Amino acid sequence: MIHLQNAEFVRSAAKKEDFPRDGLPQIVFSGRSNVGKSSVINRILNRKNFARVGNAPGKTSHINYFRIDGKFYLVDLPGYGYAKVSQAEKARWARLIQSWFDDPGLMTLGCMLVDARHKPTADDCTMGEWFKQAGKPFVVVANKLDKLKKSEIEPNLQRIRDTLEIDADIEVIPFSAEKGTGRPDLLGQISAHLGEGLL
Ligand SMILES: Nc1nc2c(ncn2[C@@H]2O[C@H](COP(=O)(O)OP(=O)(O)OP(=O)(O)O)[C@@H](O)[C@H]2O)c(=O)[nH]1
Ligand SMILES: [Mg+2]
Repeated sequence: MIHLQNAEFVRSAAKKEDFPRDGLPQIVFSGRSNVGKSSVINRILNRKNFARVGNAPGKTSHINYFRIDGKFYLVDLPGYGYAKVSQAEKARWARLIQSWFDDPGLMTLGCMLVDARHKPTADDCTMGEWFKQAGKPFVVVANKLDKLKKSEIEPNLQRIRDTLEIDADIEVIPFSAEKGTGRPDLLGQISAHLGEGLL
């Protein structure tokens, strides 16, 4: 059994030499700036401000590694698609993420975050292609569900699936980092891919 309360910040990686390669499974979170990657990690751990949640979008510019109970990593990728970021910064981001995806054996499970309210952007679709091409299991997490009316939920989830061209066998998890909706589903996926229970 893995104890989620035993969580520690390990490092902020700015280049590929900084990625841990100790063989521990890595569960990665990717998505647009401000979509709620850090908030989802906090919700998984049921901690208030463990992974830093920013008011200013585009704050997380490095890859943040958190080790859970000495058994696996939660990996918080920097967000993309923030308009106010310079071209040079975007290029740096792309190189950093590309080097993470290109490194074989890092990713155990991908969690691709999108905003449940909106149609996925062109950048989201590019990210989706990276996940598909990585050949590793991944799930889509439709965050900020609390901001939807009940009647909007099903059509929005379908639009996400259609726009990202997600196969039927890939799960799209309705999620709210704010309320905790979808936490059992996401924990179930993580646990299944770790082959161990989470407590
Ligand atoms: N209503 C609502 N707000 C949320 C939810 N998840 C995150 N937020 C808010 O969205 C904002 C961005 O959240 P972050 O977790 O910092 O987003 P991020 O994806 O880590 O952003 P970057 O690190 O800049 O890429 C914060 O103000 C959060 O409080 C959610 O499920 N519901
Ligand atoms: Mg963040």
